[in-house]
Amino acid sequence: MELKSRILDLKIDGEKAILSDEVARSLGVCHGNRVRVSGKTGSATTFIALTSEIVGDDEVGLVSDFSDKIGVVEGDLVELTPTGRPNSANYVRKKIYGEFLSREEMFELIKDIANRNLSNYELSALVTAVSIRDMSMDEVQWMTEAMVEYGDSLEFTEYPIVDKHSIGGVPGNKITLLIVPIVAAAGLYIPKTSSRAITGAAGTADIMEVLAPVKFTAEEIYQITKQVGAAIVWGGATHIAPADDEIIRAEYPLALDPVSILIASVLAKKIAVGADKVVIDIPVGDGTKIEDRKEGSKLARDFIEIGERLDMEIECAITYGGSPIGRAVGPALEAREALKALEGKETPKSLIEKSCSLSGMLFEMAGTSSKDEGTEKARELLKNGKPLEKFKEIIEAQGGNPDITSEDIEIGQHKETLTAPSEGYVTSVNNKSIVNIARALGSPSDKKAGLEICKKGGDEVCKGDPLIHMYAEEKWKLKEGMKEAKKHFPLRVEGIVLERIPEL
Ligand SMILES: O=P(O)(O)OC[C@H]1O[C@H](OP(=O)(O)O)[C@H](O)[C@@H]1O
Ligand SMILES: O=c1cc[nH]c(=O)[nH]1
Repeated sequence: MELKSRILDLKIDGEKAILSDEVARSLGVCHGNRVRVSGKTGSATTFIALTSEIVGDDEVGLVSDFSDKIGVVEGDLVELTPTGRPNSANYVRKKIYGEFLSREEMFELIKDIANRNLSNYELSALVTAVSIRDMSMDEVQWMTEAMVEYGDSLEFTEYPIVDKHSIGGVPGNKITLLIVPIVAAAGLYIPKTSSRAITGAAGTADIMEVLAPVKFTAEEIYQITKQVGAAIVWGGATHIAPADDEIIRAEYPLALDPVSILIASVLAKKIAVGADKVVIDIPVGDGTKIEDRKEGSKLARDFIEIGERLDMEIECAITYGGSPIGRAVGPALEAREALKALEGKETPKSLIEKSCSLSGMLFEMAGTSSKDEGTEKARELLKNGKPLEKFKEIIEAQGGNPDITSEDIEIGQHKETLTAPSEGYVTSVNNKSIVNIARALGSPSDKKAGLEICKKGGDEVCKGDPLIHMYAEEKWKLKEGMKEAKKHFPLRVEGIVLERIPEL
């Protein structure tokens, strides 16, 4: 069908051709189907979105980056031809029905994901299917290899290259901002790529972005690492394992992170940066991705097995994740808490302990400290201030302000405090409610939004004591955060006698 082009100066991922309902009906296509658009000098396939509000029945709306790609300008006539689904869409269907993919099928699927040939619907279906049906260890291995294959890699010549990665799921887990400078301050290379938030309120990339740019090419990450020993960047901006970020984009709105995709996602990024010694942080506990410790150990064994198959030494730390790490949740608040810890200021013990223990594991694996002495070495380093200096070097190398202090970091101007409804003791802090409140406040896209937990498990409170300070960049979001907190109160305050049997 021939249609007149209307160029739309928009930025949309996915659907780049917009049709009226009438045109879609006569072409026999619906929202999310694929269509080939051919102009005078070029042609390409894209997904369709429908709306009769923007385009007429003799027109096709083309998003400008797409029209540029095929050399079409406003008013040009273009030919539209519906195209079928790629083979890889059928592999998604196979996963929905619980079938296993062959190596070739998995490589084709990941290649199409990396090249954005699958629609958002198909990606969501894949994530949902794997959450329910899981994948075999062979499939996990092939997915990992394929994610590396269809992306850029770093090629270091000196080893070891160490790395750490958390499976996420516990709010406030800003430990990467401590571990990377601690480890690099001891002379090890650690080119750290992180995701943005997946199920949480702030991923490491979101937090680091408060202090410095995080979008770099693989070559730039290599150069920064050679220069200062480390980087903390957003994996999604590089062409390192690009399929991973596409999948994460589908996981975020569903708050799903199936473990088999998670293993591939984490390890592909580690292999692609050339890491040969890796520590994986597996937080377990109520409201985390892995609630049960046994399940955590099984995941650790799976990580280690895939690592062995792919020539990477992996050690896993099963860590306490039953309540948030530290007190701050949200990009700017977490950046401030991490910086405070590096500055040697008063910070929660849980943050320091976890960061030093995992840094210590890397020291022991790399052989820069003997067994059982790694944690102590990390603590000593933190005390003598070298990691703070290293962190400033990293910030500067990434284009941020190296002179920034924790006090300079701005927090959302709208503030409200959630107070204790009765006197008693805090018996638990609910991870999921904390994340939902922080998201309602605007985190992670509003960098200054988030919350500070004033009381944690075991703390005694009087009625009216502050429990959580909430911060937002916009007033209406503050109200949303408060509404969420009242709907699902995030802390449990109880007396020491929890129950009396028989009741009075
Ligand atoms: O949003 P949820 O699912 O909690 O966790 C995702 C976070 O966990 C990992 O942290 P790191 O890169 O090891 O610091 C990811 O990179 C990401 O930042
Ligand atoms: O990088 C990560 C971390 C958690 N889960 C993932 O899928 N990828």
